Parts: sequence; structure tokens; C-alpha cells
Amino acid sequence: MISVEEARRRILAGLAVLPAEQVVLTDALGRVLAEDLVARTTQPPAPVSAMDGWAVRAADVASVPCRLRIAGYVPAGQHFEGTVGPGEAVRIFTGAPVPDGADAIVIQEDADQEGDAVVVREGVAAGRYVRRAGLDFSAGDVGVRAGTLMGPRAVGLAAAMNVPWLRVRRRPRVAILPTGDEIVMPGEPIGRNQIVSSNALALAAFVRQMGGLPVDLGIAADDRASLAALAGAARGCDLLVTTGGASVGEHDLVRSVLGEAGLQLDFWQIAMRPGKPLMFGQLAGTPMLGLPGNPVSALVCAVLFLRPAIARLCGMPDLAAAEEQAVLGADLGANDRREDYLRATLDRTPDGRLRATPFPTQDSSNLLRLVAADCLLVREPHAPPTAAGAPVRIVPLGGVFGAL
Ligand SMILES: Nc1nc2c(c(=O)[nH]1)N[C@H]1C(S)=C(S)[C@@H](COP(=O)(O)OP(=O)(O)OC[C@H]3O[C@@H](n4cnc5c(N)ncnc54)[C@H](O)[C@@H]3O)O[C@H]1N2
Ligand code: MOO
Repeated sequence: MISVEEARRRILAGLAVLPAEQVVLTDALGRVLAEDLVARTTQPPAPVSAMDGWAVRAADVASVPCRLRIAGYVPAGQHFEGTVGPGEAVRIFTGAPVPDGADAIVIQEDADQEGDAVVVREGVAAGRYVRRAGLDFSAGDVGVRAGTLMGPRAVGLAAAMNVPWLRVRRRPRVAILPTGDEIVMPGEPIGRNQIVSSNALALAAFVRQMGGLPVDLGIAADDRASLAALAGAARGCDLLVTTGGASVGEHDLVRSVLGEAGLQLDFWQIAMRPGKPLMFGQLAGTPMLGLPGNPVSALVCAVLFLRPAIARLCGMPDLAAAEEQAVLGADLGANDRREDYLRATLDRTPDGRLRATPFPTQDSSNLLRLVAADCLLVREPHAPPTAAGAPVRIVPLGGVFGAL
């Protein structure tokens, strides 16, 4: 059995970054940039006032109070045509261009208008409350790097940079194929000995949340014809994800049926719990990730392998490092040779450190517990008995991107 790290490395090596396409900025949310976002304008385009007040020459207000002649009025969106001369001030508002000749803004709270003059009570240094041209960015500056997921902030920045179209990665089409005679879709009649399929819907949601397009292939029965026919429908997708049928029983057909259909298996079985029967390969040019059927195993594998796989297809940096440190909230016995991903809750110790406490039962069918968990607590293979308070690695399950 290969390690979790080795499995992830091999999966990433078996996937190629998808081609780019062009989208209008209003459709860019949740897409991954295929090239750097480069400013097409300078912001602000000219020096502007950061406050409502008076544009002055700082030298004129070096000693206060002083009286300046009002030479003009400039709200945002307009421009003062003249030049502010010695002893003059221009009424100005936030965002308006600072007139030529002026080099500072006196805020209106520090001055009083008296007819056609303004009496300044507080002096200002040159440059005060003036936003220089290009303070935010200049034309040609890189705002967001290729490989970045476009969130609301980046959409706003692209707009400010006057970039109406973006080159983004095509959305990965991920075919999802649950297998098993015992599973039916939610809402369908449930026969004797049958259960409702949770994997397909959870994985489709996971893919969609990551900006991919889930393709529902239906449910493959535990017979060779059904599985072969439905898996064939994955042609044209960027990734096929199966669940179930991955283990060693004679009804676990995925490996053998897809093998007959041309699956070039890269690996099967990894030193991980849950998730031991994970498999990866190439089926007629389509990468194939075979997840275990147990709902918790399937979703933990989605976090650890499908998430980086989709990220890779989208040209994003490796997300494997989305781990954090915490302290252990309960004593744990020795671990065996499989890397363990324990469902755990998070809280804070009295001194503010993150604390991860695993649930006492860790059955890989227990979806309710998975939903109640805040993180996965990682235990290395062969970890010795470990006392509460020891440092541990965790994989958070919350967060916006790839949240479970
Ligand atoms: N003798 C051995 N038995 C098993 C081993 C082993 O090494 N030796 N591995 C165990 C491990 S670990 C896992 S994980 C499971 C995974 O097996 P499969 O991937 O073949 O999954 P199935 O047998 O098809 O199903 C397992 C379990 O999950 C339920 N299931 C399946 N699909 C869905 C779905 N879409 N939604 C909800 N639940 C689903 C299914 O009913 C089973 O209860 O094998 C162990 N056995
Ligand atoms: O590895 Mo299985 O995934 O224990 O439940």
C-alpha cells in the first residue's frame, strides 16, 4: 500500500491543466484565472482628495489661523480649471482631483467659510489627505496572479482595473458514478435491503462548490454490463469519479470491469483510514478516481484527493498544504500502519490554542458524525500512544473554498 502523499503525487501527475476560455467579468466569480489580471488603468488616475475640505498650498497654512481667498469649487467628477495661487483655496470634496498649485487638503472641520474667504484654524503638511496618482495601482500592474480563484474581492479589483473580460480555466467536467445494487437515489422507492445513495449528491455538491461541473452518470448496479456501460459515458469528461465496489469482495467490480474496458491502473489501496481501497488510473484517456463506498471514506478522500485533483485541472497551486496545527483534546492509543484521519471537533484551550478532540467512534459509515466534525485530525502511520495536549496536524473542514 502506498502512502497518502505518494497517492496524491501520482494523482496530480496523472492530470493535465485544462485549456482556457474567455468569460465576461460578471461571470468570473468562482473561476480560476488562466493568466495574470493586469491593470488597464491607473487608480487613482490623478491626485485626488481623500477628504471633504479645502485644497490649499501647505506653505500658506504654516501659521494659523490664516485667511485664504476661495478661488473655486470642485466636487468629485469635476475638475478645477485654474491653478491655486498663493493665498488661495479651492473648496474640494472626497474623490475630486486636487487642483494644480494645491498640495494639501485642510479638512472642513478645521476651517470656517466667511463669505468669499476661508479661515483655516489647523495647518497641514504638504501631501496631507492627497491620494497620489497610482496610489492603489498603475496601468500594467498585476492585480491577481494566474491560478487564483476569483472571489468577490478579485472581481471588484478587475472592475477597478477596467478589465471586462478574463481568461479563465474551463470548468472541469467531473463524471460521478456511484455503484452498488443496494443504493437508490433520494426520493425513489427504497426496496428491502436498500439504502439511499448519499455519495453521488455529496460529491456533486463538492465538485460544484469547487467550480466544476458534475456530470451525473446514474447508479451502476453490481454487474459487469451496467458498470461498463455507465463508465463508458464518462468519455469526454475531465475526470471520472466512482464510489463503491473498490474493495476486495467478489461484488467489488470496479477494478476488474474497468480493467477490461482498458483502465490503466496507477494504484489501488493506500495506507489510509478511512479510504484504504482508493484507486487511480486512466480509462481511455479519462483520468479515473475510484473512491470507497462508505460515505465518510468517500468524502474524506474527496477532501484529500478530489480537491487537489480539481485544483490541478484548474491550474491552481497544490492545495495539499491546507493543514493547520492544533493540540490534541483526548488521549489516543498507538496507530497502525495506515495514516488515520479522525473526525474531530475544534475548540480553544484556555490559553487560546486550537484544540482538536476526536469523536470516540470513527466508523466510516457515520455521516452524521462527519457533518458534526470541524476537522480531520491526522495521525501518522505507527504513531505511538499520544497524550492530550500534544501537537497534532488537522485538516479543517470549514472555509469557503472546498469546504465540506
Ligand atoms: N475483507 C475486506 N473487506 C473490506 C476491506 C478490506 O480491506 N478487506 N476494506 C474495507 C474498507 S476500508 C472499505 S472503505 C470498504 C469499501 O468498500 P467498497 O469501496 O467496495 O464499497 P462498497 O462495498 O460498495 O460499499 C461500502 C459501504 O458503503 C455503502 N455505500 C456504497 N455506495 C454508497 C452510496 N452511494 N451512498 C451511501 N452509501 C453507500 C455500502 O452500502 C456499504 O455499506 O470495504 C471494506 N471491506
Ligand atoms: O478505509 Mo475504509 O475507507 O476504513 O472505511
